[in-house]
Amino acid sequence: MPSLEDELFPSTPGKFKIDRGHNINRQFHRCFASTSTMFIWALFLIALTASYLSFQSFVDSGNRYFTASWGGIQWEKQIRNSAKTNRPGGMSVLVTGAAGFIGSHVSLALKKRGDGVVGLDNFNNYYDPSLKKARQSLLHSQAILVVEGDLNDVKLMAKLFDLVAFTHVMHLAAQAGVRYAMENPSSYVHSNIAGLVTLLETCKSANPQPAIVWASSSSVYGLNDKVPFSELDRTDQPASLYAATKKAGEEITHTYNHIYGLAITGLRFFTVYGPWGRPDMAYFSFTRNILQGKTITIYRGKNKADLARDFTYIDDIVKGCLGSLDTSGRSTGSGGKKRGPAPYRNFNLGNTTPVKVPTLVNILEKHLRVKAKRKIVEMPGNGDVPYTHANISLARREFGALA
Ligand SMILES: O=C(O)[C@H]1O[C@H](OP(=O)(O)OP(=O)(O)OC[C@H]2O[C@@H](n3ccc(=O)[nH]c3=O)[C@H](O)[C@@H]2O)[C@H](O)[C@@H](O)[C@H]1O
Repeated sequence: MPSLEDELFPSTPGKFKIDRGHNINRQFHRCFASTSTMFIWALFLIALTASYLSFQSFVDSGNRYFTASWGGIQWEKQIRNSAKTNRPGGMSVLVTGAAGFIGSHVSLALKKRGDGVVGLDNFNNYYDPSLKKARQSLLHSQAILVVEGDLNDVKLMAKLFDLVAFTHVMHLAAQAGVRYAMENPSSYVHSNIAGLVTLLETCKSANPQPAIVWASSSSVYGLNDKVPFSELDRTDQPASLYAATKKAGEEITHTYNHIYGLAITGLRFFTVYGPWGRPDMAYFSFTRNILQGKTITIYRGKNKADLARDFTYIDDIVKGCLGSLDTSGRSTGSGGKKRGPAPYRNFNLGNTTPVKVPTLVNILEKHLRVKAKRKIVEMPGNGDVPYTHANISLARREFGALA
């Protein structure tokens, strides 16, 4: 019968040559010569473990303190100040994606007319975050606070609604870009699906519930070939994961409108451009490359057809966003329960005059006074669509948007 000692120590030769029998006992006794010494050792070990654990929790809480970019009395005061309205009947608006291109413009326009604005942005590095920081500073100079945090942070979202009874949410935070979805698909799910649901969950439970206006996209029309695109056209053939997440957003928001009585407006933006724009967009990257003497790649569709976009200027989009907020209607629910039907709307916001991509390059050449080095290639199967063209009669009718 193997002894306990035999069972505890492997019989195969290994790194540790076991000195059996007396030696083991001797070693054991050398360490724990008596019960009293054993007791002291045990105490020592307990003390060591306890101090390690408390040190760990100190480090953890320290990390929480130092890495958290929100929280504290001062921060709460700043939030309340930023949300304060400055006109009779003014709105208190939570603008998500406030350090983004459209978010920063909309925030400034709201503040300018006397509405209260609190911004939220996760400052991700899809493009250089220093541009987002610069926009944040611009907003800060107009007394708009942009909180650094993620939509998926349930505690932060709840805290913001604890501090301010937002009347409206302008939800512009998203993973943008059509072609990048092939490189980083999960970022679209994280922001455009999970983040949207977290926001809606927060809004549904808020008391009072805010009305929500959010950024959908022209890309929901996907392979639709009926032009100009009308809200009545089919949107069940997305050409990219980006488009699919925006289309999913329209379905998800409909559900929250239906179950919880949230007033919801989706805005289908058509390729927005302007100052403080996104460096990943063609007008921006073409300009940079032309100035640096680099070759630009211009995609072309089937049968050598030029691609075209209904490029829309930011000021028109801002008008559409404010018009949507002003006509959003009210959410009817409270405490997570629907009390009656609430408005659910989707609008195109576009220029209504598509421009071919080579024409865009001609315009840039003219203004930059530099000839572009063009490389024309077949449009790769990366989610692009050949053209976009908005019909905006619905938006015009509802709030006289744009021109
Ligand atoms: O309306 C939208 O819903 C979307 O608009 C925008 O997407 P797009 O319309 O694809 O804009 P953008 O990249 O500027 O490409 C413009 C044109 O240049 C072509 N293009 C582009 C890059 C290139 O290297 N070559 C090229 O020919 C390209 O094929 C295209 O024909 C937003 O980025 C997106 O987030 C979403 O909001």
